[in-house]
Amino acid sequence: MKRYLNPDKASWPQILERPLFNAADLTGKVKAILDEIKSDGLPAIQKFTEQFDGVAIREFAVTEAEIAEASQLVDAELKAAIEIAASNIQRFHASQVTELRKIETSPGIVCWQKAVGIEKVGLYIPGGSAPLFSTVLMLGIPAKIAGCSEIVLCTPPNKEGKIHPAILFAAQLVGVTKIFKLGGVQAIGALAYGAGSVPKVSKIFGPGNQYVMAAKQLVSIADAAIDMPAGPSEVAVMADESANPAFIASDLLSQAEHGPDSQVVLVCNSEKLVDEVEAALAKQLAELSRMEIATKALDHSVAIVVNSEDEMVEMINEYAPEHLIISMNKYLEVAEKIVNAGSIFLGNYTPESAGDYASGTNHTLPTNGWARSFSGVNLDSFIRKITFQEITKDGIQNLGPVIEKMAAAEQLDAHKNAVSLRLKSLE
Ligand SMILES: NC(=O)c1ccc[n+]([C@@H]2O[C@H](COP(=O)([O-])OP(=O)(O)OC[C@H]3O[C@@H](n4cnc5c(N)ncnc54)[C@H](O)[C@@H]3O)[C@@H](O)[C@H]2O)c1
Ligand SMILES: N[C@H](CO)Cc1c[nH]c[nH+]1
Ligand SMILES: [Zn+2]
Repeated sequence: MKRYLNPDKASWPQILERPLFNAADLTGKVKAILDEIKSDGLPAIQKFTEQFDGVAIREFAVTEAEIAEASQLVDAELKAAIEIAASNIQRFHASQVTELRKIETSPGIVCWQKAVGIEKVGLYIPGGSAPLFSTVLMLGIPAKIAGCSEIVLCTPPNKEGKIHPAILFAAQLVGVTKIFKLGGVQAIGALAYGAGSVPKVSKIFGPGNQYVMAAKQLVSIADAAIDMPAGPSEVAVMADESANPAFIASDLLSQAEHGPDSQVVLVCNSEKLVDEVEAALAKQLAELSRMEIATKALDHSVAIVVNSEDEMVEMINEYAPEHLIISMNKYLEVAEKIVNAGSIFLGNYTPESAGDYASGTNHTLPTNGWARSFSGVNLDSFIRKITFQEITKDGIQNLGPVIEKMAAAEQLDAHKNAVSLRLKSLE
């Protein structure tokens, strides 16, 4: 990790820069793949799956037999853990159902909203370097609560053309309706345009690497809505003397191990703490199976010592991390001042892994600074709220003149006339 001591504010944007990749090249490359999928459909997704996943697949749909076989391959303890996590995620997302009341805005004018689940949704489950079956729970559970009728899941196949059994088990548990062994840009293109047996959906959800994230952003221009840009994982830790250096190191590594393009950030008030965290990192890193990946992520990660708590808060709000852990004495007070973050973890006994798997909150979150403008996935992501209004004869007589006045001022005579005709009919 690069270390900065009380850096000048003007240098913050540069210090907090996410790992660079050639954005122009990436967009062009991803767009070329998407264009081919749009025009050629099935042959294009077959070709790109061979090229990027190294496996030749003719039919991408997962069969009932494959799902049944997978269930046998997941051990009972893992199944039980998945079920407990699913129950917490279900409880938290079910609590997001809001009561939508009818409101009489003025006499005779009643307005209300109805929440309607998006009919066809596509869930992308990352699988390039680790089979993230936890993401199936994070996306499938709110989709089901929202009442989405078609829930289509895509995830990359391995070299044998198979999907990790825990992904299939979780998909069946949450009620996914169709599953395809299809990953990367190919999956996003197929879900956005329809290709082979993959149906076109109205909205695509889920995290992924930079190719997946770019593909989602590109298809969202004209072909399918998306949840948000959710790319390479990040965590920032704010720490003071109450923090435990070994815990901090473990949290930083938990996100560094996701991919070489992950970034982790430590913001604290003492250089001694940075030394202790560095020592703990070295020790824990040596024992990680994904040591190489985590080491690459740490190469472009930063530890920053600042002068005051206010500066810590300001820096985090500027960075807008996907995850923020606050390991500080007054963590609740500090958390109140955070306005830009995807998900916040409070105190020394709340590791980010809890939210990644099982506490109940959603782990599909905005990265790369998008927490300034997007929420993470939640129940509302799967819902549209349709508004209704009903106006009585008294109501139109009361409000009609207001509408007429405003329509005339906007020089929209037909709008005014739609009211005037009704008022005349009541004379
Ligand atoms: N933000 C979040 O909420 C969140 C949650 C979980 C995971 N993540 C992130 O998701 C990512 C998962 O990445 P992953 O790679 O393991 O899995 P992935 O499923 O996102 O991507 C794998 C696919 O990328 C495609 N690909 C690989 N190299 C390519 C190339 N050169 N050109 C075009 N396509 C290519 C392949 O088709 C492959 O199937 C990680 O970065 C992780 O940090 C983010
Ligand atoms: N940390 C990831 C979100 O950035 C989610 C995840 C899934 N599995 C483990 N972690
Ligand atoms: Zn994680």
